[in-house]
Amino acid sequence: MLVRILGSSAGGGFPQWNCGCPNCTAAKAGKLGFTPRTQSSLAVSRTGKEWVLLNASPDLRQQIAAVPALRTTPDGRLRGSPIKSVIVTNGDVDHIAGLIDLREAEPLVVYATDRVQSVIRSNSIFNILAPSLVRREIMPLEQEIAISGPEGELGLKVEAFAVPGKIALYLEDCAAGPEFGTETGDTVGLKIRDPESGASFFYIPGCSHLDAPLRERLENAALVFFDGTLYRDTEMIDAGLLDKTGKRMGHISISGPEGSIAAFEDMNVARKIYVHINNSNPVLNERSPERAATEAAGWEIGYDGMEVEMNEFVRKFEITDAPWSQEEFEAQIRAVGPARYHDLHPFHKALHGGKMSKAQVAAWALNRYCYQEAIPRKDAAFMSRVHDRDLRREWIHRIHDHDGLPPEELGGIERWLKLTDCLGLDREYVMSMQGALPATRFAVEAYVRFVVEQPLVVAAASSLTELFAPSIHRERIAGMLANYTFVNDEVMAYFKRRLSQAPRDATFALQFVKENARTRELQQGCVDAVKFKCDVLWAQLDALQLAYVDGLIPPGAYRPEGM
Ligand SMILES: O=C(O)c1cc(C(=O)O)c2c(n1)C(=O)C(=O)c1cc(C(=O)O)[nH]c1-2
Repeated sequence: MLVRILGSSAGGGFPQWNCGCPNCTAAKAGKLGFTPRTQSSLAVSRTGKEWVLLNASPDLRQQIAAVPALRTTPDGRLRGSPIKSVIVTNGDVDHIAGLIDLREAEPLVVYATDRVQSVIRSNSIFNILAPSLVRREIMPLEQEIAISGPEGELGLKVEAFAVPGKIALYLEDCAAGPEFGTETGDTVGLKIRDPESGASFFYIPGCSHLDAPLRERLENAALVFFDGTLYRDTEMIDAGLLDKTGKRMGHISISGPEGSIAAFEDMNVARKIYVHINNSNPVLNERSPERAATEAAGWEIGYDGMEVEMNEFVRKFEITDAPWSQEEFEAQIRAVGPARYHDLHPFHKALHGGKMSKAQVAAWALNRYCYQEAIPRKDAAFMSRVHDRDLRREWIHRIHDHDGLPPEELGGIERWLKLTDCLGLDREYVMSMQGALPATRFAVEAYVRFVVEQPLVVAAASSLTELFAPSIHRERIAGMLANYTFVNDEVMAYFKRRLSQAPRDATFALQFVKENARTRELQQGCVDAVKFKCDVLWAQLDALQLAYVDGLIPPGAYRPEGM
């Protein structure tokens, strides 16, 4: 399926014939960076031979003339057109006036909602499209139908759906209240789908705000052409052009807290292109800060002649970018544990199985202290990036769990030092971390840095190895109590406490990650973060194995007597 923007500007075009605003003046003077644009219309084709117009603008004659695929008479016939049908999204002059350019006894099908068909019907000038040749089809709402030309189906489907908007300007009824007589179906958006490839896109040239049903509909879309009429709600008033806000005209603005950039920010839409751009919009100045900000927010500014080959694009999108369902995402995270968690490491198997000397257990506890010491720093680093008070309030208890909150809570670090005490290690020496293996220190600092540098949700995901921790803690408590005379209940207090803390933390983090990793890229980043974290844990055990089982103790590291 091929989509082409015929006209990317709003009513009036760019430059507008009677406008002397800085944008129009620059465009009229042919200044670089102010590309002229015709009025709002798209063309779609599955084959490249037969075309469907989405809206028929007053510039249609010029738009057809500019595109060989639209202006060529098929099969060398004397009369005929590749344009087989037209779908209109509302009764605006800039969307229906061009129907008149399609006269000259050419068969055609015109699709519009009941409301818009009645507008066309009541304007007798459109009868120039002879009813015997030009079929007018009522387009239902919320129901996908096949798009046909005069000779049959064109291989594409359309679903029209009402969007928040306003009745056409020339039909406004000032006596009819604040909505000027607007009814459902006065403005619609379109979803066009190619059933053969499965590719689809949305076309919404007019929309006053993104309500919940519309958000839901657009979530995970491959491509959305969207209302880019104004940059600021008051921009026409500010420029002295017209005494109306964007809202009053039925158009959402690009910028601002209620604007479309903000509304789409947390949505998964692969490609977002503004169309229906008014001449007052500063994004039409290609060197403006507003243009740069819009592009930096991931939006493209549509232009006349812009083409998207949907099938190629969608195939790529589907392979790499379609997000997993929450269940699949969770399953991907959980699958990391059985493959890579450090309960599989031979050092742990020996430690829990009673195969280690007291000196080897001491070496493990001394090194593992570095991990304990880094965890609250890691959580503080995470919190420094969180703007949400509720999230900080939840996360801070992780720091309290480790650092303690005297007098009630001793803290995990203190409990860990009880273990190193009992193993005969000097507290000062343990806490100095002077005797720790270099690889231990590198690994734990890599974890802290990871949390500083990665996207916030990916940083949170790195703690999810804790999903796998309770079983290793249980195995450790039972194994060490059974196998080592120098270990008792008090010394195992750290792990006993983690049995309740870890599931609470992991459950919260998993929910947070599932809700906030909304693109496939972020989801993959989260799964990779859990793998990275397994590597952090595994590397520490490799280093212990090499030093204290194989006997290759690095210079400066803790060296028990007799080793
Ligand atoms: O003994 C273990 O096997 C183990 C593993 C992990 C882990 O999976 O990261 C943690 C802990 N213990 C632990 O006690 C702990 O407090 C902890 C915090 C975190 C974290 O990433 O925020 N992991 C772990």
